[in-house]
Amino acid sequence: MDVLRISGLVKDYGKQRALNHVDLVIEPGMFGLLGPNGAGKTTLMRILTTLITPTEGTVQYGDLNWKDASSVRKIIGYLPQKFSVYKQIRVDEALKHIAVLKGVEKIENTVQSVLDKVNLTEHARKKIGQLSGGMLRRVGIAQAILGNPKIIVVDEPTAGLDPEERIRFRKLLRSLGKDSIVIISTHIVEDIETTCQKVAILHTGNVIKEGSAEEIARAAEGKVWETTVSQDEFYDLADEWEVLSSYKREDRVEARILSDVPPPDAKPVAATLEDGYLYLMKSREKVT
Ligand SMILES: Nc1ncnc2c1ncn2[C@@H]1O[C@H](COP(=O)(O)OP(=O)(O)OP(=O)(O)O)[C@@H](O)[C@H]1O
Repeated sequence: MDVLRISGLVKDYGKQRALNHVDLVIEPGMFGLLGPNGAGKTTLMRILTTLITPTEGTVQYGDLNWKDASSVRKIIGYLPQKFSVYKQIRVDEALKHIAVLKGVEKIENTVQSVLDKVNLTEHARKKIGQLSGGMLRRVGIAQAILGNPKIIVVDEPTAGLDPEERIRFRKLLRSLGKDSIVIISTHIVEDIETTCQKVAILHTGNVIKEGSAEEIARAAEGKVWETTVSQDEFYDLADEWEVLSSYKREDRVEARILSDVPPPDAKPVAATLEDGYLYLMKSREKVT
C-alpha cells in the first residue's frame, strides 16, 4: 500500500496562519493527530478531504496529487465531527442515498456489507432519529467506508459518546486500520493512546513532535511524580505544582505531578502519552 505524503503545507486565512510548513508521512494503519483548540487540526482534515486547498505545499498518495480533487475524493472517506442525517429516514435508506452520490456499484450488497462491518445490520430498518449517539457515529463510519476508501479521516471520533460506546467505536476504527490509512483528529488523548501506531502533535499550526505513543510519552520521562497527601495539603500542592490528575482514596488524595524537579515526598512514576503531550504543551506555552 502507498503512503500519504504531506509536504510543506501552509494554510493562511487572510493574515491568520493556520498551518505552518507541515510535513508528515502517514503509513497504512492508524494515525493520530493531537492538538489543543486552534492548533490547525480541522484545517488539515479539510485539506486532506479536499474541502479547502492549501496556500502552499503538496499532498500526494502514490501517484495521486491533491490538485486532482475529484480523483482524490474517490479514495477518501470522511466522518466529520458533526455528522447528521435527516432523522425521518431509515439507516439503510440513508446509506443507499449516500452510496448513489458516491457512485458506488452494487449498492444493495455494498450497503449490506458496510452495515455488517459496523455491526448495525439488526438496526438497518430503524429511523436515524431512533438511534443512540454511538449508533449514529457508526452510521457515520458506515457512510465513510462506502466504496472502500484507501484513506479514512475521522474528526473527534468519540465526542459525545458514553464510555462503553467509546470503547466499541475505538475497536471499530482499529479494525479499519488493518487495510487502510485511518487518520484520527482529536484532543482526547485516550482516543489515540489505545488505537494509533503513530501520533503527531500539532500546536499553532506546527508539528511539534511525532512518533509512537511511547516516544511521545518519553518527552515527560523523569518529570512525572506521585504523592499522597491530606485533603488540606492537596490544596497547597495544587497551588504550587502542576497537578496532572488526582484520586481520592478514603481521607487522602493521591496526586500525579508534572515537574522538572522532584516535589517533596513524591516518587517518580512512568510517563504516559498524556503526560508527554501535556509536557510538550506546557513547554510551548513557556516559549510563546
Ligand atoms: N475560516 C477561517 N477564517 C479565519 N481563521 C480561521 C478559519 N478557520 C480556522 N481559522 C483559524 O485557524 C487556526 C486553526 O484553526 P483550526 O480550526 O484548524 O484548529 P483546530 O485544531 O481544529 O481547533 P478546534 O479543535 O478548536 O477545532 C485558528 O487560529 C482558527 O481561529
